Amino acid sequence: FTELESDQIARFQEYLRIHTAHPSPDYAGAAAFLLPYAASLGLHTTTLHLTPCKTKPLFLLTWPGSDPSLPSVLLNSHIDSVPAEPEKWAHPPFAAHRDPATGRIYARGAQDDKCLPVQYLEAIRGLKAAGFAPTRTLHISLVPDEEIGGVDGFEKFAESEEFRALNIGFMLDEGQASPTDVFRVFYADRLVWRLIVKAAGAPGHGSRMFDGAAVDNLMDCVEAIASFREAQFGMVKAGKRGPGEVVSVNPVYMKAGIPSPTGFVMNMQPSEAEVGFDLRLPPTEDIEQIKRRVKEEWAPAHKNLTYELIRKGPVTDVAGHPIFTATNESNPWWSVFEKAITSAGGKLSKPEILSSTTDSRFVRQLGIPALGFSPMTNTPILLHDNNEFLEDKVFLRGIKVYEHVIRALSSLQD
Ligand SMILES: CSCC[C@H](NC=O)C(=O)O
Ligand SMILES: [Zn+2]
Ligand SMILES: [Zn+2]
Repeated sequence: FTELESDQIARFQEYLRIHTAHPSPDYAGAAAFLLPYAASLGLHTTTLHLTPCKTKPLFLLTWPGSDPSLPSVLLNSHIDSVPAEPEKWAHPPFAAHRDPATGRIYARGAQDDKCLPVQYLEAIRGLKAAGFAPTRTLHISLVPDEEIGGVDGFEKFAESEEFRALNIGFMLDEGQASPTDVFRVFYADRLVWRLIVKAAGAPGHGSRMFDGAAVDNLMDCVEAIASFREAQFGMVKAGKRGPGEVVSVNPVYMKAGIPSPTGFVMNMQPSEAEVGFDLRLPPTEDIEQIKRRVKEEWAPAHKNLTYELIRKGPVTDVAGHPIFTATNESNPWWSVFEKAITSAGGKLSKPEILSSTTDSRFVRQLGIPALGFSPMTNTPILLHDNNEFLEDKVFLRGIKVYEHVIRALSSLQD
């Protein structure tokens, strides 16, 4: 590695060592790292507080363009991470240990998405060193709380006067790692719903066989959903649909039983049971059809089942259309992005729908185009997993990719 590359890896590790995981992300620690770092590159820094408590700051880093009348470019990344179970990791999740043999840097957030701001900033360093000056203003946003739904993060930011004043024309946000040597890009997120099903039933002795026990009723629901899930997953396994192009419905908790000092009472069949599902729909999926299915097939009242179907986030954009970004000639940003990847020596996969959800949805909802992109090729998908890592060389190549991408996007003429 050159001295610059070693420094870039060290800065990535330094950011990874800040404990930004929920339930108590160290946003002040992140500020202490990010703000002086951005200022040292000559960027303007602003801190926004979108909540009265002031414990969830949002940082804006700005590189002014020569023509501030043109819509600007936004590069987003969330500061927070999901928690980690240290005892299940080969290396401590906040040590950012670099394995000298493989170059893998192990840390919670290595892929999701603490590589991004360091890559954005190092790309800017490279562009400045090359004497490049942007035409359009470039903003970097570092936002809190993405991992818990963005209610006090990007959702509030997107509704704010400060956001409107930025006059954003296009946004890049996180994507997902690619196990092959092709870069992945995402033009939509699936819609997030939660389904909670509660069963009631006859209680009785643990030894008695009878119909209509609560857990028995709940199992009917679980089995109906499992067969729907098999059919959807089958299309993914057969390669007919991408993972974001089907409806996913995964059980995330189950609750039943009568607690006892040593666990649960083992000889009583309970009169109540409950199961929760994470439900995700492609943006064009007909929710009415799913609602009918829940009512008639998954949780019918005649089986003593009741349910709540809870929508998380927007289902259409401000014009009432499904929320996605065009990836054809109608969107000039798409063409510029595509060409930038080629000029960086990369290949781009067919644009995909992301199976999870990002802050992009709040921007697309406003009718502003946004793409999900994390430049990680030949990398296993480890977001939210144990032993999350990113290889140093992959991280460094990402910086080069962003140099091309930022150069192209910030130079787009109308
Ligand atoms: C209710 S929005 C939740 C957002 C979250 N984002 C990352 O994992 C997700 O579950 O996809
Ligand atoms: Zn993320
Ligand atoms: Zn995540």
